[in-house]
Amino acid sequence: MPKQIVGGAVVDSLDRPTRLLAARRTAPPEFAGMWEFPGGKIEPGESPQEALQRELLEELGVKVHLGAELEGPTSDGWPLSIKASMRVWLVEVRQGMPAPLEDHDELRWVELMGAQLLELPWIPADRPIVRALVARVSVDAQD
Ligand SMILES: Nc1nc2c([nH]c(=O)n2[C@H]2C[C@H](O)[C@@H](COP(=O)(O)OP(=O)(O)OP(=O)(O)O)O2)c(=O)[nH]1
Repeated sequence: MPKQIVGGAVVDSLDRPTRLLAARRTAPPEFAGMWEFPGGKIEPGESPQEALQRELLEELGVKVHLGAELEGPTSDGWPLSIKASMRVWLVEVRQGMPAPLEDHDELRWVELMGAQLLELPWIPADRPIVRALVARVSVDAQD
């Protein structure tokens, strides 16, 4: 069974997203300094959504509302490696101010429609996810 990861595309507003909260990892060495979607592994007995809420509370200290899933190419979401896939949800902060409490040394709100977002050194497997997010947000903005 591939490992199932969940990640949060934390945006400033689910209704009108303009900025994404990118998080810079501190470990393991091959990913340290790279930007990602905060999140992590599902623990036994948890639904993916419960796991994501727990991870965002542990890592960022915030309670969140989950919006729509940013669907990937498979039912497991987005491939990260031969062993792992990540499901990603759009998320809005409901309570608290995001802080890099665990696993990250910097958080940054980045414009979804600007060049800076894809200039960040994302974990390579995340780049298609970031592009899909930007595409989705720009389509939604035309509604
Ligand atoms: N959280 C997260 N992990 C990602 C992303 N992209 C990506 O390749 N990964 C990889 C890195 C890790 O190998 C794995 C996630 O593991 P993790 O270390 O975040 O999970 P966790 O918080 O439950 O960690 P642990 O302490 O239990 O080991 O997925 C991403 O955008 N967010």
